[in-house]
Amino acid sequence: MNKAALFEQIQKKQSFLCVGLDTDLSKIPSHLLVLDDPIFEFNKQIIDATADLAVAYKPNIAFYEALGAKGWESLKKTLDYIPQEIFTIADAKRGDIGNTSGLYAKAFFEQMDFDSITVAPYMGVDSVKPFLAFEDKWVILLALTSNEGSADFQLIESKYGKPLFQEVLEKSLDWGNTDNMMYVVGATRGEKIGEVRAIVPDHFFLVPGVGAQGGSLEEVAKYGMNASCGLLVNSSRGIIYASKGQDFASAARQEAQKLQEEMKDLLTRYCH
Ligand SMILES: O=c1ccn([C@@H]2O[C@H](COP(=O)(O)O)[C@@H](O)[C@H]2O)c(=O)[nH]1
Repeated sequence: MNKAALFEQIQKKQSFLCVGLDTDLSKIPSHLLVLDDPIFEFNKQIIDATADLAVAYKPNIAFYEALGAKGWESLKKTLDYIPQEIFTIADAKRGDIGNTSGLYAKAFFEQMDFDSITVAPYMGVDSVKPFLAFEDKWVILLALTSNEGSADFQLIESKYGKPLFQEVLEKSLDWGNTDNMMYVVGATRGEKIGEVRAIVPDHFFLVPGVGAQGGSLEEVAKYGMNASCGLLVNSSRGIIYASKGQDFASAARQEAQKLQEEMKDLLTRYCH
């Protein structure tokens, strides 16, 4: 899926919502635990309940690989269940020397048919380029993350007098293009989103941190939206764990719908 097709989905659904599938056996409703694959059953019901409201799904790979082979199986079944027109993100935060990155890319783009993968920029261009060699696939590069510890490195001043996240953005600009690179920018850094947008005016951002982490959707849109929307805003726990009961899927839908309604309004106000 390219940038134009993604924007088309956003316009059609009046939504830039990414539902995070951070599915944890200790948090899902207990009535599912007797089933053969509770993780997949939970995801399936969440997808059924939210697919008309979401333009992307983001399974965080840690939640699946922590369960070993069975977790990978649940992940693959989940990925295959997501409707074709919905953008998929492997939140895996990979990146290594070139030949190893190439194999990570094969794992997520060939063994599994994800549209995109999150990649850490720390090891530089040769650790990122192997992911970009895959046609119609995206790299989502960590730029300014939502956690408190992001200040430890991402906000320190480089020898050129700029914060490190700014160096990452500027340096990586010509590694890919607006049809195969996005950036992770945390919603908890509302005041900085405008700074990031000024450096990369046309790229999409994946924005985690609304919901459970308390980031403001209004601020994200105000400072980060561009003429093609340019935003995929993720919420994981705030949607998928809205209820621990039999009604978990309808409760998830309600939370997703609240965000979608706000997004519809924000698109009218800021997407031009
Ligand atoms: O900067 C980042 C990068 C990734 N994440 C991931 O996004 C989700 C957020 O989950 P919530 O439950 O909505 O807080 C999770 O998978 C993180 O690992 C992030 O939060 N911040």
